[in-house]
Amino acid sequence: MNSIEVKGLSKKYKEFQIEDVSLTLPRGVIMGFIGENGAGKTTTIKCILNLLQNDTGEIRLFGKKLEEAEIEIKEEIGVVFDDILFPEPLNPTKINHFMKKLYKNWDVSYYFELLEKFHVPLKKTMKELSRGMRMKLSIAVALAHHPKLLILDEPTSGLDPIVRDEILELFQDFMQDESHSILFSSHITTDLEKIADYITFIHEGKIQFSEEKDYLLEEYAIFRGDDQELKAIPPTAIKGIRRNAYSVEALVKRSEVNTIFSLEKPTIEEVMLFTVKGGALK
Ligand SMILES: Nc1ncnc2c1ncn2[C@@H]1O[C@H](COP(=O)(O)OP(=O)(O)OP(=O)(O)O)[C@@H](O)[C@H]1O
Repeated sequence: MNSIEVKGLSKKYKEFQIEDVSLTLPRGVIMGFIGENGAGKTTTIKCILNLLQNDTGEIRLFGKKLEEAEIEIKEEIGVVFDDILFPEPLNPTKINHFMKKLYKNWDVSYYFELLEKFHVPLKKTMKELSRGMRMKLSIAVALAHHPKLLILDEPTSGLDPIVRDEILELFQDFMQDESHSILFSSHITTDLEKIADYITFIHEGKIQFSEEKDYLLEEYAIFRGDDQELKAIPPTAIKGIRRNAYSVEALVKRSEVNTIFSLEKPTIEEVMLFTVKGGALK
């Protein structure tokens, strides 16, 4: 069964819209959701959680529409947004009292275990905690009711590399249970490269691709050379081009390029940049 199914989702603001967004997150999978600032990631996530009313489209979580069983479904989801979600005077201890009443499966000892692991002070208020500490607190809150699905909007932004690594490990531990899954939006594509199984890329409100990460990194390659050499590559194989004074780089489909060219493995960031800035988008 799929954890998330989104079909034909549209939401229009005055000056921006997400259009015909579809994505499927199977159980047991981590999906990285990437896109530039303002591409529509948070809007999509808020529609999935019914925090925003969509104009068109169908959204199912664990096979059910949220409005069919909202309380039951939300028990199974842990959510992290990149802005503060608790009132400023609250501290982690008071948040525990509050969350205990909200979730049937709230696990007090696991919550405090996570806070200790992350070195989050229990008595500092939201206002007094640093951005990184607030983020770690949000992650502890998201995990402490033992959800099956995590929906994370930029969960590692503002965190130092050591803490980011700890958190990625925690997400990997969470995935030891095969029925679990994660939708993870991030600008830090290296984090996604480490842990994501699928990558979904949104640009100007439209999904550009939603593919298995390994397929993307094997199917696409970077050509580096000059214009003369580039002419020998079939135009259909070229997905994006970037030129500088002395050389040219192209994102190409490996399977369509003659093997005499030495091609390099791309990063997710390169696939994204070439797609947006290298002219691959129509
Ligand atoms: N409540 C709103 N009313 C009008 N426009 C909005 C509203 N919320 C977001 N937008 C616009 O929708 C667009 C997409 O915003 P969104 O937050 O979904 O992008 P994002 O991909 O999450 O960006 P970021 O990576 O910067 O967080 C932006 O142009 C934003 O200004």
